[in-house]
Amino acid sequence: MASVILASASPRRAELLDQIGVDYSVQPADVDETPIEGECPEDYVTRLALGKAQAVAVDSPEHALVLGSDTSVVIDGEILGKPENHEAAAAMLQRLSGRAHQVMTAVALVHRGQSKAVLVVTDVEFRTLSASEIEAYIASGEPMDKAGSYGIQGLGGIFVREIRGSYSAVVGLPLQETAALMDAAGFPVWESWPRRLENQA
Ligand SMILES: Cc1cn([C@H]2C[C@H](O)[C@@H](COP(=O)(O)OP(=O)(O)OP(=O)(O)O)O2)c(=O)[nH]c1=O
Repeated sequence: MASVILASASPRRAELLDQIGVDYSVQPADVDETPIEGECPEDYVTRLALGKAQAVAVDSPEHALVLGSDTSVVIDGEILGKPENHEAAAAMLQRLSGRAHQVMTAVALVHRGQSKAVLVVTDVEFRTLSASEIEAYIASGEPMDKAGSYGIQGLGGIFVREIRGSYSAVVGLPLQETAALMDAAGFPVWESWPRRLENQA
């Protein structure tokens, strides 16, 4: 197996890579996440996923597989990133309450100077949220490092009425598409499964 580098500081992305049995090292990317004026959400998340992977690939061995990803919540065509403070988190959650939105996640792979990215769009519908539960949710601390101020995999799971698309993409890394990118680069994820089982025995 080639060495895999996860260009991310997100603990969720690391857990998702663990889930599919990939051995990797972590090297967070430092990129400017400011949207370009007039840029649509699809282009924004794809650009950032590529930017994160490419920023880390520059200082990595050429044979490494470098993975970068970006997740944004989109409602009425507007990008909701991570909240800057409690007020911003409350405003985002009020906006999402009782409505459908999209979660856009792009994953990018850089290998031997070649970059590829895939965009995954998932529809998520929230039930109506009360002011007290929004307050309690913010007090839990969970919203603060998450796009759209919620985590479907955590306490925020009780807000979600319906999801159409990729659950893992909402959490931060689309597993099917990540494995497909690795497969296309010549490194099918499943090839390392027998070795992992041996190591566990
Ligand atoms: C919508 C949603 C987002 N998130 C998280 C995933 C991402 O970590 C975060 C979106 O922020 P990102 O900017 O995509 O990622 P990050 O800053 O956490 O990490 P890095 O840029 O180093 O890769 O929101 C959840 O954990 N659950 C959810 O349900």
